[in-house]
Amino acid sequence: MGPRIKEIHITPIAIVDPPLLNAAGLHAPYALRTIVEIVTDDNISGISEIPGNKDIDIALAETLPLLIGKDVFQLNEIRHVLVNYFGTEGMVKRGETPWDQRKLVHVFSSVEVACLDIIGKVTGRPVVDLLGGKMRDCVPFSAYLFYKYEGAGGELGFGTDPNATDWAAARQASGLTPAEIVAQAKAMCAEFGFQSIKLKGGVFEPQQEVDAMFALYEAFGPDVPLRVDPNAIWKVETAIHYGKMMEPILEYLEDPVRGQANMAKVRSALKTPLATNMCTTSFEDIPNSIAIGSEDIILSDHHFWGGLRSSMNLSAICDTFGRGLSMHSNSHLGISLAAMVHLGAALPQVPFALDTHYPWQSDEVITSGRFKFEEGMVQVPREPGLGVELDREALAKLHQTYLNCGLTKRDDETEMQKVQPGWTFQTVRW
Ligand SMILES: O=C([O-])C(=O)C[C@H](O)[C@@H](O)C(=O)[O-]
Ligand SMILES: [Mg+2]
Repeated sequence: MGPRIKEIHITPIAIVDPPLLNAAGLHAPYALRTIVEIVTDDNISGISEIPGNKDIDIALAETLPLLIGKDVFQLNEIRHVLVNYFGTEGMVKRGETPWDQRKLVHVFSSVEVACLDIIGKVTGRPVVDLLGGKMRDCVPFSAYLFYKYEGAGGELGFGTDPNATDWAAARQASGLTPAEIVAQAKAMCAEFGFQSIKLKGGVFEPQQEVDAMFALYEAFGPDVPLRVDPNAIWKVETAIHYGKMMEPILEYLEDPVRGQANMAKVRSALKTPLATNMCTTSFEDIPNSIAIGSEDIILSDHHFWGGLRSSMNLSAICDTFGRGLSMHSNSHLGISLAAMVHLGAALPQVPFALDTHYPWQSDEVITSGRFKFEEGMVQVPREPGLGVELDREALAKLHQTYLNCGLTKRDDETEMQKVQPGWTFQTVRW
C-alpha cells in the first residue's frame, strides 16, 4: 500500500508582474498562482503550482473530501474520481482568452504533479524518471518578448526601480516600438542566453508587429528562429496577407486566427508552419484538428492538458499524426518551471525551444531561489521528485500580497481599461 493523502493545502499567491500587453488587454501589477501541497499519512510532502483563479481554488477545495485517503500512486483512480466530479468540459468552458478557465484540467494537474513529487521522493527518483526517463540533461527555452508599458509591476506599478541593474532594469523599460522590442530581445538574450525568440503580438495593428519581426530578423540574423503570436485576433485575410510577408523570416506563426476551421484556411495558404495553444487545447479537439489540418505544432501546457502524464500522451498522439509539440506558458514561478523542465526532458524530441514567462518574474517560492538559465537552457533537477522545496516564508509573504492586492482572477480587459478607458476585448480585431 502506498502513502495516502492526509492533507491538501491550497495557497493562493500574487507575484509581481510588469505591465505586459496582449490581445486580451494588460497584465495587472500582480499575476495570481495557486500553490498546492499534499501531505501523506507518513508526512511526505509534494508540491505543485497552477494559474491562480478563485473559482478553480474553490473547485479544488470542494474535491478535497474525495481525495483524502487515496494512495498517491493510484493516479488513474484519482483522475477517475475527478472526471466523475467535474464531468466533461469542452471548448466553451475554456473561454475566449489566451488563458484557460477549465477546472478539471487544473485541479487534476495540481494533484498529479504534487503526487508525482511525492512518488519521486518515496522511490528516490526525479519526476522525469516517472515519465519514462530522461532524453536530455538540459531543456531549451525561447526568449518571450512582450509589448509593454514602462514599469515594473507590483507596488511600483508603472514606476521603475532606480536601483535595478541589467536585465532587471531592461525588464522595466518601455517596449512599444520595433527598436524597443529589439532592445528588449538583446537584453533578455544576453541575460538568459536564449537562442530563439517569440514576440507576443495582437496588440498593435499588424504592420507595426510585422515591422518589429523584421527588425528582430535584422538584429539577430537568420540563425535565430523567430515566432509571433497574435492570439487569434487577426481575420483570415489579414493572417494570409501578413503571414506571406513574414514567410521568409518565421520559424512558425502562432494562433494568427480564431478556431480550427480558420486556422486550417490560413495553414493551406502559407508555407510557414502554424502553432496553437488556442484552437486545439484538449484531447476532444484532436479528431477535428487531424481531419481538417488546423495546425502543425501543438503548444502543450501541463496545467491545461491535465498534467504531465497527459502531456506525454499528447506527445504520442502528435508523433502518430505528424504534429510537432512544444510548450506554452503563463506568468509563473519555479514549481511550474520545474514541472515543465521534467516534462521537457522526458519528451522524445524537443524540436522547438519551449515558451516561458519566467524572465518577467522576480519573486520565487522555492528554497533554492530562482532557476538559472545557461545558453537558454535549464538543467533537469536530479534530486528525487520535482527537486524543488517550498520556501514557507516566501509562501506566507506572497499569500499576504494576494490578500492585499484584492485580485481573484486574471482580467486583462479591466486592467487595460484603467489605462485606456472604454477599451474592450475583441475576439477578432484586424
Ligand atoms: O502563447 C500564449 O498564448 C500565451 O502565452 C498566453 C499568455 O496568457 C500571454 O498572452 C500573456 O501572458 O499575456
Ligand atoms: Mg500562444
